[in-house]
Amino acid sequence: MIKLALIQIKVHKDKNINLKRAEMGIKEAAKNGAEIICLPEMFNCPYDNNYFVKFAETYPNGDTIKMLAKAASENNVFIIGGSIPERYQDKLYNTCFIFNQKGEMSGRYRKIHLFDVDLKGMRFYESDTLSPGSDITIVDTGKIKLGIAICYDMRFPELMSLYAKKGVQMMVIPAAFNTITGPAHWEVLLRARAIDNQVFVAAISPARDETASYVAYGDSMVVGPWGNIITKAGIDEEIIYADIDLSIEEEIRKRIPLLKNRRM
Ligand SMILES: O=C(O)CCC(=O)C(=O)O
Repeated sequence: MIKLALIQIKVHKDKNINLKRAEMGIKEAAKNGAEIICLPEMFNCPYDNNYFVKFAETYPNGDTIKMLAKAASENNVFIIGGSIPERYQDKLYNTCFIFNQKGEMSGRYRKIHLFDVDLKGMRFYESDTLSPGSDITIVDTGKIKLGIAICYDMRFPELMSLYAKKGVQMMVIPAAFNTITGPAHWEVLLRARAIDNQVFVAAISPARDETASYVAYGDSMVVGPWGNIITKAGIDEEIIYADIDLSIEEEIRKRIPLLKNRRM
C-alpha cells in the first residue's frame, strides 16, 4: 500500500500566500501518513497569461522550487509539485518539479500540449506566453513508477499509452479544468485514461474561486485501473487521500491483458 495525498488549494494573487498554503498542506498530509503528495497545476500563480511572466521562476533558486525541495526533505515525503511557470533560457514553460524525500529533484515535466482554445465565453491561449515541452517524465519513488502529465495533456490518449507501454503504474496529472469543460469532460476523461491503460490516475485541481479570471473546476480525484473513482474532492479547499494497492492493477492486467493483446 502506498498512501497518496492530493492537496486541493485555492490560488491567490499573492505568491507568498500560495507557498504558505501549499507548505501547510504538505505538512498536514505528511502528518497523516502520506508518502506521495501532489499539488495542483499553477498552484503558485493565478491561471492567467498576465501572471505567468511575473511569477515565473528558474531552477534551482526560485522561491517555490526551494520551498518544495525543503518541504520534501523536512517531511520525508515524495512531492509532485503541481506546476509553476518556469523560465528556462529565453522561454517560459508550464512545469512540474518533482522532489524525492532527500529534497533532490527527481524529475521535471514541461507540459507538452498547450491549452489553446476558443470556447463560447472563454478564450485561452497558453501559447501567448508559454512554450511547449517535448519530453515525457517518468519517476520511480522506489515503490511505484509514476508518469507525469499536465491538464490538457489528458485529452491526448497516445501520450498516456506511451507512458503505460513504458511501465508506468500511476499517472499523476496536476490540472485546472474550468466550469465549462469540467462538468462535461473531467471525470469521463480521467476514468477513460485509467481504463485505456489500466493505470491509477490522480488528478489534482485548485479549489474553485468564483472571483478568479479563470474559474478552476475542483473535483480532484483518484481513479483506479478498473475506472472506479477511489476518492474525490468537492469544489472547496480539501486534502484527499488514497491507498494505492498495486496488486489490484496487476490482477486487472492479468484478467484483461491489453498490453499483451495490443496489435498497434
Ligand atoms: O482541457 C480542458 O478542458 C482544460 C485544460 C486546461 O485548463 C489546461 O490545460 O490547463
